[in-house]
Amino acid sequence: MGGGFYSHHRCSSQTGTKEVLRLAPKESEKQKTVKSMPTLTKLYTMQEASQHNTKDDCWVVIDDKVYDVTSYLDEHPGGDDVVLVATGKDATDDFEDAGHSESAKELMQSFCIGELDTSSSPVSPELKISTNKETTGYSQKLMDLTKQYWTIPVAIVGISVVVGFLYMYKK
Ligand code: HEM
Repeated sequence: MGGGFYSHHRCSSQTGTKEVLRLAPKESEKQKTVKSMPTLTKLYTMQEASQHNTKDDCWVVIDDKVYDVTSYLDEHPGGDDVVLVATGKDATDDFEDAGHSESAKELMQSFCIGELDTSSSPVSPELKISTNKETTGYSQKLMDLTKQYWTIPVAIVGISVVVGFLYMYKK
């Protein structure tokens, strides 16, 4: 086997934008990728995909893949308007909620032009979650505790001072 895994994509490749070789595919993809040859996949940012939001030029992003459905809009059984409002965002939920059939999903693959470029995001989601937990969670708790119990150390110091004075006077 040797070397890394390359992901295989059914998307057609065109010239133009960023083309990359993807290493380390998702767990679910490994099975099929072992025997396949490396292929080039174009990456598009959401910003770029969202420019294509008209009847004459319509891209949708579903499951981190980018589909140019311009030629299919007129034939789409759900109409063109639902697809148009699904542009410029992750339309995975909209697509799933419509309850598309297996054949619809197969047909969809013929419109795939590339994948979503998620690398430009400054912090990965996992990192964001753990950062939130560590800093906001703990420091917030500490702040609350400090606010709530600041009287205890102050009282201890005060009592010690009083006891100290009394002790000195008795002498
Ligand atoms: C990306 C390519 C897409 C393809 C190839 C596609 C294909 C299809 C097909 C073949 C159907 C008929 C029912 C079925 O076989 O499941 C359908 C229905 C439908 N589609 Fe899509 N679709 C796409 C994207 C979308 C998107 C992005 C939306 C956004 C919400 C959407 C919304 C719907 C709705 C609401 C229906 C139901 C229509 C009805 O039952 O009257 N589709 N689509």
